[in-house]
Amino acid sequence: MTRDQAREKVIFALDSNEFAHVQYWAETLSDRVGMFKVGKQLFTACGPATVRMIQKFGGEVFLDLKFHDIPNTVAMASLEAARLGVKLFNLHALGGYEMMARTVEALDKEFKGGERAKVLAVTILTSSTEETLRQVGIESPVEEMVVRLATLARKAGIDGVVASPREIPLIREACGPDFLIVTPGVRPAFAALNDQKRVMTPAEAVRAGGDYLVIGRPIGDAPDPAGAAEMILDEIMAD
Ligand SMILES: O=C(O)c1cc(=O)[nH]c(=O)n1[C@@H]1O[C@H](COP(=O)(O)O)[C@@H](O)[C@H]1O
Repeated sequence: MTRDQAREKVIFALDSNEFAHVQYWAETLSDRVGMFKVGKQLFTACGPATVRMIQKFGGEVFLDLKFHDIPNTVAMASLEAARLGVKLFNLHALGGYEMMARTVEALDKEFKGGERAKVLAVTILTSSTEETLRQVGIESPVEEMVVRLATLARKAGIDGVVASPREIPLIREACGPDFLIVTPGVRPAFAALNDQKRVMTPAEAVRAGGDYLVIGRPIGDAPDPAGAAEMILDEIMAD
């Protein structure tokens, strides 16, 4: 794999509440990662201006707001996400079939089959375990739930899923080669686990067939973020 192919796969999570900090990251990392993820913390603190700032640098954006609400509210919020010109955005598959199908229908109506943001469904969060699911009344094993939710999302016309890298083979088998798989819960050998539970290294996640890897703290908390991103690219390329 070339450096460019490895770089395209890495999405850096801009998990901060400071516009200036994020601008520094975008400048420093723009030729070391393929996309920037704007999540709930940053979007709540600084709003759509962050998306525009990244786009000004020529960067692509994954808007990670994990919508989960009644179908109409999610469909309307999704239209606004897509109108920002982001490359990816997401919702929770646990919101159900109708919520997902109504969203895809609204996007198709607006973009009339032309290029539009891809919608991802979050399956089971990478910080969750069987115990987390039991606490909210879900008795099925994590892997069974992930495959069930990915299959439901695909049926609703969703473009792909966010899932732990450990579940990639099961999702590929159930949903086919064209379904996007985006995997957080990625931890290079040099980094701490933090609150992530179902993890793999970047090279393992790519080898397993992940389309994109979401990586935050292993780069952002490193004393030298650019160096950490380079180490991750080297690790992916060496595999
Ligand atoms: O949708 C996501 O991006 C996401 C889904 C998931 O299941 N787990 C997960 O960690 N994420 C996000 O991925 C990023 C992971 O960051 P780090 O744990 O710092 O690498 C965070 O911004 C999370 O919000």
